[in-house]
Amino acid sequence: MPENAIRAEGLRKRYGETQAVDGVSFEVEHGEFYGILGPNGAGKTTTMEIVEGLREPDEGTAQILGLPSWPRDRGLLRRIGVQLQASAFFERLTAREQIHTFAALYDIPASRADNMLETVGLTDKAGTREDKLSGGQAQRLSIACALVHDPELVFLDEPTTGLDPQARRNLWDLLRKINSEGRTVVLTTHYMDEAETLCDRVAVMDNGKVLRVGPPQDLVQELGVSTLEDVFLQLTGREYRE
Ligand SMILES: Nc1ncnc2c1ncn2[C@@H]1O[C@H](COP(=O)(O)OP(=O)(O)OP(=O)(O)O)[C@@H](O)[C@H]1O
Repeated sequence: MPENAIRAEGLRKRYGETQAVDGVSFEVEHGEFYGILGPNGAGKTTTMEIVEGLREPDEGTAQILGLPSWPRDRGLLRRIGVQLQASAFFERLTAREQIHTFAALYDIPASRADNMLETVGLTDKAGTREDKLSGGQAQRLSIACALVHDPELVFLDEPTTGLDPQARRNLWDLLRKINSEGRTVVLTTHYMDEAETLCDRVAVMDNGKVLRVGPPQDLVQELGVSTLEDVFLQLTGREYRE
């Protein structure tokens, strides 16, 4: 097995005048729960998309599970799970039809798809059309779809944004379970408590650069502050609020 689940080196991506990603390097170990934090526009999503193989970097290289992210390796698609935004659902399908469609793409039995719906607590919404789900239900469905093929490495972009406190906690439990079963999880989040609770290590980004990487508690100690929120404020000079 290769040493790291993810290895990114010197990633750069520019959109017109905006240097969205400006020399990003980081590594994620197998089985790690890794968080990417940063204010709006820091370059988190672009970095994730490059690592996932959805975007070509202008410079630099990324490897996932020991294979290059770009050009896309079809063999990797089965081994990684990418949470798509709810807007990427197939139109007009019910929750059950959505996840059955994803399962069919991967030759996964329908029974496993139904189990995933159960795991994310959506069995009673199985017959509801995607546009009639609440924000939290749609988030959970998108996560279920990303996990249906039992990937080794899971990418989640702000998975709990817009959820009520109870739904967030349920999702945290699910993510902890996925991780404790040996899967590597990488997420971006706007919530410091979430990062502190879930992540083994976090990378704090701003202006397309990684400012600091470490376990949340180590960063708090190194900077001599009391919470990850303070770490964030000190490194970026900004509150972590939209
Ligand atoms: N497709 C695109 N075309 C042009 N500019 C883009 C594109 N995608 C991102 N950008 C710009 O690149 C910068 C980084 O965006 P990115 O979405 O990676 O940041 P982010 O940290 O994920 O932000 P957020 O927390 O708001 O999602 C921003 O200034 C954004 O406006």
